[in-house]
Amino acid sequence: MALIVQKYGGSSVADTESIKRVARRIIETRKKGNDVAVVVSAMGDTTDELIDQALSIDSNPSAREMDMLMTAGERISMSLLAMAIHAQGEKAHSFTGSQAGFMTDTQYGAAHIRSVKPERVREAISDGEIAIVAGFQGINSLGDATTLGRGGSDTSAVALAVALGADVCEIYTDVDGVFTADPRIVPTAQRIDSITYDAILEMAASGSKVLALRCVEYARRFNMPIHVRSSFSKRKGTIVVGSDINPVLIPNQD
Ligand SMILES: Nc1ncnc2c1ncn2[C@@H]1O[C@H](COP(=O)(O)OP(=O)(O)O)[C@@H](O)[C@H]1O
Ligand SMILES: N[C@@H](CC(=O)OP(=O)(O)O)C(=O)O
Repeated sequence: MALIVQKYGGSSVADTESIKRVARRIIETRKKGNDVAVVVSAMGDTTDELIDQALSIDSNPSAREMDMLMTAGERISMSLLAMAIHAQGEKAHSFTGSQAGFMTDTQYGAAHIRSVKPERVREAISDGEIAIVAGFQGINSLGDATTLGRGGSDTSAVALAVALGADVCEIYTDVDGVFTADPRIVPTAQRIDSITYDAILEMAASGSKVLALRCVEYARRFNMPIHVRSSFSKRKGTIVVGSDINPVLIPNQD
């Protein structure tokens, strides 16, 4: 079977019922015989709310303190998700970005991943656990928490998938995949079955925000297949691969 990294965005883990639903979905993937590592974003609008709170206290907060604050959002969702999986009878272990081995530069608020050494994640998986990793964050050479920039959990997921040698990085969101335009704004937009890294980078450059630009660049550099799909349905999503890969061969599409 496959090694699958799944990323659940804030829209998929907006409240505790959603977290339980996502836990069921993760367990289904595990029960099909796959090894699973999960990257999770902060619940709903948590990150925006944290920023608002900070700005209501200090109109010019230090970048270091902002990153300390913002990394807290993903710590909440990762631990609640691990608890939800445990409550449904499977073993799970959560890790902060630092614990999962995400080393970044010191650019607070827009840090770049320097290396990913996910030893503890690997150990958890080989112990039969589902590893849950906080997205959007790492640690710098000073030992401080850093964030990767808004939407950075997509990049965390692809970087983890590459470091683990996963077969696919599944990005779960609140729409059925990548569409020709934002389906919430353009009701006639069509879902795209499969698309190349280059074509999706062009879409991102012209304003589509379904996947973070950096995440697609990272996936292209390491040829990591991405499957964008909804956590609210079982419908087929969109496969993002290089032009030399047959999208049909990507595992876990049912
Ligand atoms: N071309 C597109 N295809 C699909 N979704 C798009 C597109 N452009 C913009 N979107 C929007 O992206 C949203 C998902 O991104 P986001 O809100 O960041 O989700 P998440 O919280 O799961 O990371 C969708 O609800 C949709 O409105
Ligand atoms: N929570 C962060 C990181 C992130 O990637 O979130 P989402 O996956 O919900 O876009 C943000 O809001 O920017």
